Amino acid sequence: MITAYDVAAVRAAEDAVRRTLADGELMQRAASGLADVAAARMAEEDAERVVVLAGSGDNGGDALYAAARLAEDADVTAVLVGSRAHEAALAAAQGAGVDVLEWRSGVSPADVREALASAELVIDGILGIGGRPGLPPHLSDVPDLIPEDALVLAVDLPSGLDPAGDIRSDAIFADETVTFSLAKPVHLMPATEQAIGLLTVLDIGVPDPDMPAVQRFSHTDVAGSWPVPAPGDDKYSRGVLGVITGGEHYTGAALMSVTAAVTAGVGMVRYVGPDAPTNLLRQAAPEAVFGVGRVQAWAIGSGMDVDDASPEQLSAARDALASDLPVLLDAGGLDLLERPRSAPTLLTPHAGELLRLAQRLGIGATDGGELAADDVHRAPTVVAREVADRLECTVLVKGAVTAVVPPTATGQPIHTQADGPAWLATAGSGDVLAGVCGALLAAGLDPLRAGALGALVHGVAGDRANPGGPVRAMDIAHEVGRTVAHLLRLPG
Ligand SMILES: NC(=O)C1=CN([C@@H]2O[C@H](COP(=O)(O)OP(=O)(O)OC[C@H]3O[C@@H](n4cnc5c(N)ncnc54)[C@H](OP(=O)(O)O)[C@@H]3O)[C@@H](O)[C@H]2O)[C@@H](O)CC1
Ligand SMILES: Nc1ncnc2c1ncn2[C@@H]1O[C@H](COP(=O)(O)OP(=O)(O)O)[C@@H](O)[C@H]1O
Repeated sequence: MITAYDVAAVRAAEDAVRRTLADGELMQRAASGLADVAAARMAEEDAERVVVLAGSGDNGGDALYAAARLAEDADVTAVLVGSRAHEAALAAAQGAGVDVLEWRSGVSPADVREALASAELVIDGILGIGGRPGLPPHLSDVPDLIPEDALVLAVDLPSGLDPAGDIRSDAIFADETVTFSLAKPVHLMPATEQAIGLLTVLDIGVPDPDMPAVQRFSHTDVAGSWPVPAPGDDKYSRGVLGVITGGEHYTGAALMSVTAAVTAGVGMVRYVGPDAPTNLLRQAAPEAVFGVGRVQAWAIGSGMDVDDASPEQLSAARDALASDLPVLLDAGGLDLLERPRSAPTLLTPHAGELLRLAQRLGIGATDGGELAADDVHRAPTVVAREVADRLECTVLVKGAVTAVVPPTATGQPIHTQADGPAWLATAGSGDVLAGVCGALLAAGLDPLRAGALGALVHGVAGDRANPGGPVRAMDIAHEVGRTVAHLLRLPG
Protein backbone atom coordinates (compact mmCIF):
# COMPACT_ATOMS: atom_id res chain seq x y z
CA MET A 1 0.00 0.00 0.00
CA ILE A 2 1.29 3.46 -0.87
CA THR A 3 0.30 5.97 1.77
CA ALA A 4 0.30 9.77 1.97
CA TYR A 5 -0.23 11.97 5.02
CA ASP A 6 -1.66 15.45 5.21
CA VAL A 7 0.69 18.38 5.67
CA ALA A 8 -0.26 19.07 9.30
CA ALA A 9 0.42 15.44 10.25
CA VAL A 10 3.74 15.51 8.38
CA ARG A 11 4.83 18.70 10.13
CA ALA A 12 3.87 17.27 13.54
CA ALA A 13 5.80 14.04 12.84
CA GLU A 14 8.82 16.00 11.60
CA ASP A 15 8.73 18.34 14.62
CA ALA A 16 8.68 15.40 17.03
CA VAL A 17 11.80 13.93 15.38
CA ARG A 18 13.51 17.30 15.06
CA ARG A 19 13.32 17.83 18.84
CA THR A 20 15.41 14.69 19.34
CA LEU A 21 18.13 15.75 16.89
CA ALA A 22 20.86 18.39 16.70
CA ASP A 23 19.76 21.70 15.20
CA GLY A 24 19.44 21.46 11.42
CA GLU A 25 20.12 17.70 11.29
CA LEU A 26 16.82 16.86 9.58
CA MET A 27 17.47 19.37 6.82
CA GLN A 28 21.01 18.01 6.39
CA ARG A 29 19.60 14.52 5.92
CA ALA A 30 17.12 15.84 3.34
CA ALA A 31 19.78 17.84 1.48
CA SER A 32 22.31 15.02 1.46
CA GLY A 33 19.73 12.53 0.10
CA LEU A 34 18.64 15.06 -2.50
CA ALA A 35 22.24 15.68 -3.58
CA ASP A 36 22.84 11.91 -3.89
CA VAL A 37 19.80 11.52 -6.16
CA ALA A 38 20.85 14.56 -8.22
CA ALA A 39 24.42 13.24 -8.57
CA ALA A 40 23.14 9.82 -9.65
CA ARG A 41 20.87 11.36 -12.31
CA MET A 42 23.73 13.58 -13.53
CA ALA A 43 25.96 10.54 -13.90
CA GLU A 44 23.22 8.69 -15.82
CA GLU A 45 22.60 11.66 -18.13
CA ASP A 46 26.23 12.76 -18.36
CA ALA A 47 25.09 16.20 -17.13
CA GLU A 48 27.42 18.83 -15.65
CA ARG A 49 25.52 22.11 -15.47
CA VAL A 50 23.04 22.51 -12.61
CA VAL A 51 20.70 25.39 -11.81
CA VAL A 52 19.08 25.43 -8.39
CA LEU A 53 15.97 27.59 -7.91
CA ALA A 54 15.76 28.47 -4.21
CA GLY A 55 12.73 30.06 -2.50
CA SER A 56 12.36 31.75 0.90
CA GLY A 57 11.53 28.74 3.04
CA ASP A 58 13.10 25.48 4.15
CA ASN A 59 12.46 24.01 0.71
CA GLY A 60 14.95 26.56 -0.63
CA GLY A 61 17.24 25.60 2.28
CA ASP A 62 17.23 21.93 1.22
CA ALA A 63 18.04 22.97 -2.35
CA LEU A 64 20.89 25.32 -1.38
CA TYR A 65 22.57 22.75 0.90
CA ALA A 66 22.26 20.21 -1.94
CA ALA A 67 23.80 22.79 -4.29
CA ALA A 68 26.78 23.11 -1.93
CA ARG A 69 27.34 19.34 -2.03
CA LEU A 70 26.99 19.12 -5.82
CA ALA A 71 29.42 22.03 -6.39
CA GLU A 72 32.33 19.73 -5.52
CA ASP A 73 31.95 17.99 -8.91
CA ALA A 74 29.69 20.16 -11.06
CA ASP A 75 29.12 23.68 -12.34
CA VAL A 76 26.29 24.89 -10.05
CA THR A 77 24.34 28.15 -10.18
CA ALA A 78 21.77 29.02 -7.50
CA VAL A 79 19.01 31.51 -8.29
CA LEU A 80 17.42 33.14 -5.24
CA VAL A 81 13.79 33.69 -6.17
CA GLY A 82 12.14 34.53 -2.82
CA SER A 83 12.07 37.66 -0.71
CA ARG A 84 14.62 35.98 1.62
CA ALA A 85 16.92 32.99 1.52
CA HIS A 86 17.81 30.37 4.14
CA GLU A 87 20.89 32.08 5.57
CA ALA A 88 23.00 29.14 6.68
CA ALA A 89 22.25 27.18 3.50
CA LEU A 90 23.13 30.19 1.35
CA ALA A 91 26.41 30.64 3.21
CA ALA A 92 27.18 26.93 2.66
CA ALA A 93 26.46 27.25 -1.06
CA GLN A 94 28.59 30.35 -1.42
CA GLY A 95 31.39 28.74 0.59
CA ALA A 96 31.34 25.74 -1.77
CA GLY A 97 31.75 27.94 -4.83
CA VAL A 98 28.16 27.99 -6.07
CA ASP A 99 27.53 30.95 -8.37
CA VAL A 100 24.60 32.91 -6.83
CA LEU A 101 22.15 35.00 -8.88
CA GLU A 102 19.02 36.85 -7.76
CA TRP A 103 15.54 37.07 -9.26
CA ARG A 104 13.40 38.31 -6.42
CA SER A 105 10.75 40.14 -8.45
CA GLY A 106 9.95 41.46 -11.89
CA VAL A 107 10.90 39.92 -15.21
CA SER A 108 13.66 37.36 -15.44
CA PRO A 109 17.15 38.97 -15.48
CA ALA A 110 19.34 38.14 -18.47
CA ASP A 111 21.92 36.24 -16.38
CA VAL A 112 19.20 33.97 -14.97
CA ARG A 113 17.76 33.29 -18.43
CA GLU A 114 21.25 32.49 -19.68
CA ALA A 115 21.98 30.11 -16.79
CA LEU A 116 18.67 28.31 -17.26
CA ALA A 117 19.14 28.06 -21.03
CA SER A 118 22.30 26.00 -20.58
CA ALA A 119 21.11 23.96 -17.57
CA GLU A 120 21.16 20.18 -17.89
CA LEU A 121 19.67 19.62 -14.43
CA VAL A 122 17.27 22.05 -12.73
CA ILE A 123 16.55 21.58 -9.03
CA ASP A 124 13.22 23.14 -8.09
CA GLY A 125 13.39 24.33 -4.48
CA ILE A 126 11.06 27.30 -4.84
CA LEU A 127 8.15 26.05 -2.73
CA GLY A 128 7.51 22.94 -0.68
CA ILE A 129 4.75 21.96 1.72
CA GLY A 130 4.45 25.61 2.85
CA GLY A 131 3.46 26.66 -0.67
CA ARG A 132 0.09 28.03 -1.68
CA PRO A 133 -1.24 26.75 -5.04
CA GLY A 134 0.18 28.59 -8.05
CA LEU A 135 3.61 29.92 -8.91
CA PRO A 136 4.60 33.31 -7.47
CA PRO A 137 3.57 35.82 -10.20
CA HIS A 138 7.10 36.90 -11.16
CA LEU A 139 8.02 33.23 -11.72
CA SER A 140 5.09 32.34 -13.95
CA ASP A 141 7.33 31.91 -17.00
CA VAL A 142 9.89 29.65 -15.26
CA PRO A 143 8.47 26.53 -16.97
CA ASP A 144 9.12 28.21 -20.36
CA LEU A 145 12.71 29.13 -19.44
CA ILE A 146 13.71 25.55 -18.59
CA PRO A 147 15.09 23.78 -21.68
CA GLU A 148 12.96 20.88 -22.94
CA ASP A 149 15.80 18.40 -22.54
CA ALA A 150 16.89 19.49 -19.04
CA LEU A 151 16.04 17.08 -16.23
CA VAL A 152 13.82 18.74 -13.62
CA LEU A 153 14.19 17.45 -10.06
CA ALA A 154 11.62 18.86 -7.61
CA VAL A 155 12.37 19.08 -3.91
CA ASP A 156 9.45 17.63 -1.94
CA LEU A 157 6.96 18.75 -4.59
CA PRO A 158 6.98 20.68 -7.87
CA SER A 159 6.54 24.35 -7.01
CA GLY A 160 3.09 25.76 -7.63
CA LEU A 161 1.24 22.54 -6.81
CA ASP A 162 -1.29 22.47 -3.99
CA PRO A 163 0.41 20.43 -1.20
CA ALA A 164 -3.03 19.07 -0.22
CA GLY A 165 -3.60 17.88 -3.79
CA ASP A 166 -7.08 19.40 -3.87
CA ILE A 167 -6.68 22.10 -6.52
CA ARG A 168 -5.11 22.11 -9.99
CA SER A 169 -2.86 25.16 -10.50
CA ASP A 170 0.04 26.49 -12.58
CA ALA A 171 3.16 24.65 -11.56
CA ILE A 172 6.51 23.37 -12.63
CA PHE A 173 6.38 19.89 -14.17
CA ALA A 174 9.07 17.63 -12.74
CA ASP A 175 10.73 14.58 -14.23
CA GLU A 176 11.34 13.37 -10.69
CA THR A 177 10.19 14.51 -7.26
CA VAL A 178 12.30 13.72 -4.23
CA THR A 179 10.33 13.75 -1.01
CA PHE A 180 11.39 12.96 2.52
CA SER A 181 10.19 9.94 4.56
CA LEU A 182 6.49 10.57 3.97
CA ALA A 183 4.50 11.06 0.77
CA LYS A 184 1.93 13.85 0.90
CA PRO A 185 -1.48 14.06 -0.87
CA VAL A 186 0.05 16.21 -3.65
CA HIS A 187 1.94 13.13 -4.80
CA LEU A 188 -1.13 10.92 -5.28
CA MET A 189 -4.14 13.13 -6.03
CA PRO A 190 -5.78 13.64 -9.47
CA ALA A 191 -5.39 17.44 -9.45
CA THR A 192 -1.63 17.31 -8.93
CA GLU A 193 -0.05 13.91 -9.61
CA GLN A 194 0.62 14.50 -13.29
CA ALA A 195 3.29 17.12 -12.48
CA ILE A 196 5.19 14.87 -10.05
CA GLY A 197 7.07 12.60 -12.49
CA LEU A 198 8.88 9.72 -10.82
CA LEU A 199 8.32 9.84 -7.05
CA THR A 200 11.37 9.03 -4.92
CA VAL A 201 10.83 8.82 -1.17
CA LEU A 202 14.04 9.18 0.85
CA ASP A 203 14.08 7.97 4.43
CA ILE A 204 15.21 10.76 6.75
CA GLY A 205 13.96 9.01 9.87
CA VAL A 206 10.45 10.44 10.26
CA PRO A 207 7.94 7.74 11.33
CA ASP A 208 4.47 7.38 9.77
CA PRO A 209 1.71 9.36 11.51
CA ASP A 210 -1.31 7.31 12.64
CA MET A 211 -3.89 8.27 10.04
CA PRO A 212 -3.19 8.39 6.29
CA ALA A 213 -4.96 10.98 4.16
CA VAL A 214 -4.59 9.10 0.86
CA GLN A 215 -3.93 5.45 0.10
CA ARG A 216 -3.17 3.53 -3.07
CA PHE A 217 -3.10 -0.20 -3.67
CA SER A 218 0.10 -1.53 -5.22
CA HIS A 219 -0.14 -4.43 -7.64
CA THR A 220 1.20 -6.73 -4.93
CA ASP A 221 -1.68 -5.79 -2.58
CA VAL A 222 -4.21 -7.50 -4.85
CA ALA A 223 -3.28 -10.98 -3.58
CA GLY A 224 -4.28 -10.08 -0.02
CA SER A 225 -7.44 -8.18 -0.95
CA TRP A 226 -9.11 -9.85 -3.93
CA PRO A 227 -11.94 -12.27 -3.07
CA VAL A 228 -10.56 -15.72 -3.87
CA PRO A 229 -13.01 -18.63 -3.58
CA ALA A 230 -12.35 -21.39 -1.05
CA PRO A 231 -13.16 -25.09 -1.66
CA GLY A 232 -16.42 -24.77 0.27
CA ASP A 233 -17.75 -21.90 -1.86
CA ASP A 234 -20.54 -22.12 -4.41
CA LYS A 235 -21.78 -19.57 -6.91
CA TYR A 236 -24.20 -18.05 -4.41
CA SER A 237 -21.74 -17.75 -1.56
CA ARG A 238 -19.27 -16.05 -3.94
CA GLY A 239 -21.86 -13.38 -4.66
CA VAL A 240 -24.54 -12.78 -7.29
CA LEU A 241 -24.56 -9.40 -9.02
CA GLY A 242 -27.77 -7.94 -10.40
CA VAL A 243 -26.98 -5.83 -13.47
CA ILE A 244 -29.41 -3.23 -14.78
CA THR A 245 -27.52 -1.59 -17.65
CA GLY A 246 -27.90 -0.83 -21.35
CA GLY A 247 -31.13 -0.50 -23.24
CA GLU A 248 -32.59 -0.66 -26.73
CA HIS A 249 -30.10 2.03 -27.80
CA TYR A 250 -26.94 1.30 -25.80
CA THR A 251 -26.99 -2.47 -26.12
CA GLY A 252 -23.19 -2.64 -25.87
CA ALA A 253 -23.13 -1.21 -22.34
CA ALA A 254 -25.00 -4.29 -21.13
CA LEU A 255 -22.52 -6.55 -22.89
CA MET A 256 -19.46 -4.78 -21.48
CA SER A 257 -20.64 -4.49 -17.90
CA VAL A 258 -21.90 -8.08 -17.75
CA THR A 259 -18.80 -9.51 -19.47
CA ALA A 260 -16.52 -7.62 -17.07
CA ALA A 261 -18.44 -8.84 -14.02
CA VAL A 262 -18.22 -12.41 -15.29
CA THR A 263 -14.50 -12.23 -16.11
CA ALA A 264 -13.83 -10.55 -12.73
CA GLY A 265 -15.06 -13.77 -11.15
CA VAL A 266 -18.53 -13.00 -9.83
CA GLY A 267 -20.52 -16.07 -8.71
CA MET A 268 -23.35 -15.26 -11.10
CA VAL A 269 -24.90 -12.33 -12.97
CA ARG A 270 -28.63 -11.70 -13.18
CA TYR A 271 -29.30 -9.25 -16.01
CA VAL A 272 -32.40 -7.09 -16.18
CA GLY A 273 -33.08 -5.26 -19.43
CA PRO A 274 -35.17 -5.05 -22.60
CA ASP A 275 -35.10 -7.44 -25.57
CA ALA A 276 -32.21 -6.09 -27.64
CA PRO A 277 -29.47 -6.30 -24.96
CA THR A 278 -31.00 -9.47 -23.51
CA ASN A 279 -30.84 -11.25 -26.88
CA LEU A 280 -27.29 -10.02 -27.41
CA LEU A 281 -26.23 -11.28 -24.00
CA ARG A 282 -27.80 -14.69 -24.56
CA GLN A 283 -25.33 -15.08 -27.44
CA ALA A 284 -22.26 -13.24 -26.15
CA ALA A 285 -22.40 -13.80 -22.38
CA PRO A 286 -24.26 -17.08 -21.96
CA GLU A 287 -23.06 -17.29 -18.35
CA ALA A 288 -25.65 -14.63 -17.37
CA VAL A 289 -29.17 -15.47 -16.25
CA PHE A 290 -32.08 -13.14 -16.91
CA GLY A 291 -34.70 -11.37 -14.86
CA VAL A 292 -34.97 -10.17 -11.28
CA GLY A 293 -33.96 -12.61 -8.54
CA ARG A 294 -31.96 -12.86 -5.34
CA VAL A 295 -28.63 -11.02 -5.51
CA GLN A 296 -25.92 -9.77 -3.12
CA ALA A 297 -25.38 -6.41 -4.90
CA TRP A 298 -26.58 -4.35 -7.85
CA ALA A 299 -24.76 -2.48 -10.65
CA ILE A 300 -27.15 0.00 -12.24
CA GLY A 301 -27.06 2.58 -14.99
CA SER A 302 -24.19 2.12 -17.50
CA GLY A 303 -25.64 2.99 -20.93
CA MET A 304 -29.08 3.39 -19.38
CA ASP A 305 -31.02 6.58 -19.93
CA VAL A 306 -33.65 6.95 -17.21
CA ASP A 307 -36.11 8.50 -19.70
CA ASP A 308 -35.60 5.57 -22.05
CA ALA A 309 -35.18 2.66 -19.61
CA SER A 310 -37.67 -0.21 -19.73
CA PRO A 311 -40.37 -0.27 -17.03
CA GLU A 312 -38.85 -3.53 -15.74
CA GLN A 313 -35.43 -1.87 -15.42
CA LEU A 314 -36.84 1.17 -13.62
CA SER A 315 -38.86 -0.85 -11.19
CA ALA A 316 -35.93 -3.21 -10.46
CA ALA A 317 -33.60 -0.22 -9.97
CA ARG A 318 -36.01 1.49 -7.58
CA ASP A 319 -36.46 -1.73 -5.59
CA ALA A 320 -32.67 -2.12 -5.45
CA LEU A 321 -32.24 1.42 -4.13
CA ALA A 322 -34.92 0.83 -1.50
CA SER A 323 -33.26 -2.44 -0.41
CA ASP A 324 -30.48 -2.92 2.11
CA LEU A 325 -28.14 -4.35 -0.53
CA PRO A 326 -24.96 -2.67 -1.83
CA VAL A 327 -25.61 -0.70 -5.02
CA LEU A 328 -23.24 0.73 -7.64
CA LEU A 329 -24.69 3.58 -9.70
CA ASP A 330 -23.06 4.58 -12.99
CA ALA A 331 -24.00 6.98 -15.81
CA GLY A 332 -27.82 7.24 -16.13
CA GLY A 333 -28.28 5.39 -12.85
CA LEU A 334 -26.83 8.39 -11.02
CA ASP A 335 -30.08 10.26 -11.75
CA LEU A 336 -32.01 7.76 -9.64
CA LEU A 337 -30.39 8.51 -6.29
CA GLU A 338 -32.32 11.26 -4.56
CA ARG A 339 -31.43 10.78 -0.91
CA PRO A 340 -28.88 8.93 1.22
CA ARG A 341 -29.29 5.16 1.52
CA SER A 342 -28.40 3.22 4.63
CA ALA A 343 -26.71 0.42 2.63
CA PRO A 344 -23.26 0.63 0.96
CA THR A 345 -23.46 2.77 -2.17
CA LEU A 346 -20.77 3.47 -4.76
CA LEU A 347 -21.23 6.14 -7.45
CA THR A 348 -18.89 5.97 -10.48
CA PRO A 349 -19.26 9.25 -12.43
CA HIS A 350 -16.81 10.66 -14.96
CA ALA A 351 -16.18 14.41 -14.64
CA GLY A 352 -19.23 15.42 -16.70
CA GLU A 353 -21.56 13.16 -14.72
CA LEU A 354 -20.08 14.45 -11.47
CA LEU A 355 -20.84 18.01 -12.57
CA ARG A 356 -24.45 17.12 -13.40
CA LEU A 357 -24.89 15.30 -10.10
CA ALA A 358 -23.37 18.14 -8.08
CA GLN A 359 -25.55 20.71 -9.85
CA ARG A 360 -28.67 18.63 -9.15
CA LEU A 361 -27.70 18.60 -5.46
CA GLY A 362 -27.32 22.39 -5.50
CA ILE A 363 -23.57 22.32 -4.88
CA GLY A 364 -22.15 25.69 -5.94
CA ALA A 365 -18.71 26.94 -6.95
CA THR A 366 -16.35 28.20 -4.23
CA ASP A 367 -17.06 31.82 -5.31
CA GLY A 368 -20.77 31.27 -4.65
CA GLY A 369 -21.71 31.06 -8.35
CA GLU A 370 -23.06 28.07 -10.28
CA LEU A 371 -20.71 25.11 -10.50
CA ALA A 372 -19.14 24.77 -13.98
CA ALA A 373 -17.12 22.09 -15.78
CA ASP A 374 -13.94 24.01 -15.01
CA ASP A 375 -14.62 23.80 -11.25
CA VAL A 376 -14.79 19.99 -11.48
CA HIS A 377 -11.64 19.92 -13.61
CA ARG A 378 -9.81 22.16 -11.10
CA ALA A 379 -10.90 20.35 -7.97
CA PRO A 380 -12.44 16.94 -8.79
CA THR A 381 -12.01 15.43 -5.33
CA VAL A 382 -13.39 18.51 -3.57
CA VAL A 383 -16.61 18.25 -5.60
CA ALA A 384 -16.69 14.47 -5.13
CA ARG A 385 -16.33 14.93 -1.37
CA GLU A 386 -19.32 17.32 -1.29
CA VAL A 387 -21.43 14.81 -3.18
CA ALA A 388 -20.22 11.96 -0.94
CA ASP A 389 -21.13 13.95 2.18
CA ARG A 390 -24.57 14.95 0.95
CA LEU A 391 -25.57 11.51 -0.32
CA GLU A 392 -23.62 9.61 2.40
CA CYS A 393 -22.04 7.37 -0.21
CA THR A 394 -18.65 6.72 -1.79
CA VAL A 395 -17.86 8.58 -5.01
CA LEU A 396 -15.37 7.20 -7.55
CA VAL A 397 -14.30 9.94 -10.01
CA LYS A 398 -12.81 8.46 -13.16
CA GLY A 399 -9.76 9.81 -14.95
CA ALA A 400 -6.05 9.22 -15.53
CA VAL A 401 -5.85 9.22 -11.74
CA THR A 402 -9.09 7.72 -10.44
CA ALA A 403 -10.07 8.84 -6.93
CA VAL A 404 -12.43 6.95 -4.63
CA VAL A 405 -13.77 9.43 -2.10
CA PRO A 406 -15.66 8.30 1.03
CA PRO A 407 -17.89 10.61 3.09
CA THR A 408 -15.93 12.78 5.56
CA ALA A 409 -17.84 11.29 8.49
CA THR A 410 -16.32 7.85 7.92
CA GLY A 411 -12.84 9.22 8.67
CA GLN A 412 -11.50 6.90 5.95
CA PRO A 413 -8.71 8.07 3.65
CA ILE A 414 -9.29 8.78 -0.03
CA HIS A 415 -7.99 6.04 -2.34
CA THR A 416 -6.45 6.89 -5.69
CA GLN A 417 -5.26 4.59 -8.46
CA ALA A 418 -3.28 5.40 -11.61
CA ASP A 419 -2.64 2.03 -13.20
CA GLY A 420 -3.83 2.35 -16.79
CA PRO A 421 -2.61 4.11 -19.94
CA ALA A 422 -4.52 7.00 -21.55
CA TRP A 423 -5.67 4.44 -24.17
CA LEU A 424 -8.31 3.54 -21.56
CA ALA A 425 -10.17 6.72 -22.48
CA THR A 426 -12.40 4.88 -24.95
CA ALA A 427 -16.16 4.40 -25.19
CA GLY A 428 -17.40 1.57 -23.01
CA SER A 429 -14.33 1.52 -20.78
CA GLY A 430 -16.37 2.91 -17.87
CA ASP A 431 -19.03 0.22 -18.39
CA VAL A 432 -16.30 -2.38 -17.90
CA LEU A 433 -15.16 -0.66 -14.69
CA ALA A 434 -18.74 -0.76 -13.38
CA GLY A 435 -18.90 -4.52 -14.00
CA VAL A 436 -15.61 -5.16 -12.18
CA CYS A 437 -16.51 -2.98 -9.18
CA GLY A 438 -20.01 -4.47 -9.07
CA ALA A 439 -18.51 -7.98 -8.90
CA LEU A 440 -16.40 -6.89 -5.92
CA LEU A 441 -19.43 -5.38 -4.13
CA ALA A 442 -21.30 -8.66 -4.67
CA ALA A 443 -18.36 -10.50 -3.10
CA GLY A 444 -18.79 -8.39 0.03
CA LEU A 445 -16.10 -5.71 -0.34
CA ASP A 446 -16.98 -2.26 0.96
CA PRO A 447 -17.39 0.51 -1.67
CA LEU A 448 -13.98 2.08 -1.00
CA ARG A 449 -12.07 -1.18 -1.54
CA ALA A 450 -14.34 -2.32 -4.36
CA GLY A 451 -13.80 0.99 -6.18
CA ALA A 452 -10.04 1.12 -5.64
CA LEU A 453 -9.32 -2.54 -6.46
CA GLY A 454 -11.71 -2.37 -9.42
CA ALA A 455 -9.89 0.70 -10.78
CA LEU A 456 -6.52 -1.02 -10.32
CA VAL A 457 -7.54 -4.19 -12.13
CA HIS A 458 -9.33 -2.21 -14.87
CA GLY A 459 -6.18 -0.12 -15.48
CA VAL A 460 -3.80 -3.08 -15.53
CA ALA A 461 -6.18 -5.08 -17.77
CA GLY A 462 -6.31 -2.14 -20.19
CA ASP A 463 -2.54 -2.12 -20.38
CA ARG A 464 -2.14 -5.88 -20.72
CA ALA A 465 -4.87 -6.13 -23.38
CA ASN A 466 -2.58 -4.38 -25.87
CA PRO A 467 0.61 -3.09 -24.23
CA GLY A 468 1.62 0.29 -25.61
CA GLY A 469 -1.26 0.61 -28.06
CA PRO A 470 -4.97 1.28 -28.46
CA VAL A 471 -7.45 -0.91 -26.66
CA ARG A 472 -11.16 -1.47 -27.18
CA ALA A 473 -13.45 -1.74 -24.18
CA MET A 474 -14.44 -5.36 -24.87
CA ASP A 475 -10.76 -6.33 -24.87
CA ILE A 476 -10.35 -4.74 -21.43
CA ALA A 477 -13.32 -6.80 -20.24
CA HIS A 478 -11.89 -10.01 -21.71
CA GLU A 479 -8.48 -9.31 -20.12
CA VAL A 480 -9.83 -8.86 -16.58
CA GLY A 481 -9.77 -12.57 -15.62
CA ARG A 482 -6.18 -13.10 -16.81
CA THR A 483 -5.16 -9.85 -15.12
CA VAL A 484 -6.56 -10.99 -11.78
CA ALA A 485 -4.65 -14.28 -12.16
CA HIS A 486 -1.45 -12.37 -12.99
CA LEU A 487 -1.84 -10.05 -9.99
CA LEU A 488 -2.67 -12.91 -7.62
CA ARG A 489 0.58 -14.64 -8.63
CA LEU A 490 2.82 -11.64 -7.88
CA PRO A 491 5.17 -12.25 -4.96
CA GLY A 492 4.12 -10.16 -1.90
N1 LIG B 1 9.71 20.41 8.37
C1 LIG B 1 10.88 19.73 8.42
O1 LIG B 1 11.32 19.32 9.44
C2 LIG B 1 11.62 19.50 7.19
C3 LIG B 1 11.27 20.22 6.06
N2 LIG B 1 11.95 20.12 4.95
C4 LIG B 1 11.72 21.02 3.84
O2 LIG B 1 11.02 22.17 4.25
C5 LIG B 1 9.97 22.44 3.34
C6 LIG B 1 8.89 23.27 3.96
O3 LIG B 1 9.49 24.49 4.28
P1 LIG B 1 8.64 25.78 4.70
O4 LIG B 1 7.69 25.41 5.75
O5 LIG B 1 9.63 26.83 5.02
O6 LIG B 1 7.81 26.10 3.41
P2 LIG B 1 8.31 26.42 1.91
O7 LIG B 1 7.36 25.69 1.04
O8 LIG B 1 9.76 26.18 1.69
O9 LIG B 1 8.15 28.02 1.78
C7 LIG B 1 6.96 28.61 2.00
C8 LIG B 1 7.16 30.12 2.04
O10 LIG B 1 6.98 30.62 0.73
C9 LIG B 1 5.98 31.65 0.70
N3 LIG B 1 4.96 31.24 -0.26
C10 LIG B 1 4.12 30.18 -0.16
N4 LIG B 1 3.38 30.05 -1.25
C11 LIG B 1 3.73 31.04 -2.09
C12 LIG B 1 3.31 31.40 -3.38
N5 LIG B 1 2.37 30.71 -4.08
N6 LIG B 1 3.90 32.48 -3.94
C13 LIG B 1 4.85 33.16 -3.28
N7 LIG B 1 5.29 32.83 -2.06
C14 LIG B 1 4.74 31.80 -1.46
C15 LIG B 1 5.44 31.77 2.11
O11 LIG B 1 5.85 33.02 2.59
P3 LIG B 1 4.77 34.18 2.89
O12 LIG B 1 4.34 34.62 1.52
O13 LIG B 1 3.67 33.53 3.64
O14 LIG B 1 5.58 35.15 3.62
C16 LIG B 1 6.11 30.68 2.91
O15 LIG B 1 6.77 31.17 4.05
C17 LIG B 1 9.51 21.08 2.92
O16 LIG B 1 8.76 21.09 1.73
C18 LIG B 1 10.87 20.38 2.76
O17 LIG B 1 11.46 20.70 1.50
C19 LIG B 1 13.14 19.25 4.86
O18 LIG B 1 14.23 20.06 5.16
C20 LIG B 1 13.02 18.07 5.79
C21 LIG B 1 12.71 18.49 7.17
N1 LIG C 1 -6.23 9.73 -19.66
C1 LIG C 1 -6.58 8.59 -19.06
N2 LIG C 1 -5.66 7.74 -18.58
C2 LIG C 1 -6.01 6.57 -18.00
N3 LIG C 1 -7.31 6.17 -17.85
C3 LIG C 1 -8.27 6.97 -18.30
C4 LIG C 1 -7.97 8.21 -18.92
N4 LIG C 1 -9.14 8.81 -19.26
C5 LIG C 1 -10.13 7.96 -18.88
N5 LIG C 1 -9.62 6.85 -18.30
C6 LIG C 1 -10.38 5.72 -17.75
O1 LIG C 1 -11.26 5.22 -18.76
C7 LIG C 1 -12.55 4.96 -18.22
C8 LIG C 1 -13.56 5.84 -18.96
O2 LIG C 1 -14.82 5.75 -18.37
P1 LIG C 1 -16.08 6.56 -18.92
O3 LIG C 1 -15.70 7.97 -19.18
O4 LIG C 1 -17.22 6.29 -18.01
O5 LIG C 1 -16.31 5.87 -20.34
P2 LIG C 1 -17.67 5.30 -20.96
O6 LIG C 1 -18.79 6.11 -20.42
O7 LIG C 1 -17.52 5.46 -22.45
O8 LIG C 1 -17.74 3.86 -20.58
C9 LIG C 1 -12.45 5.22 -16.73
O9 LIG C 1 -12.15 4.04 -16.04
C10 LIG C 1 -11.26 6.19 -16.62
O10 LIG C 1 -10.60 6.12 -15.38
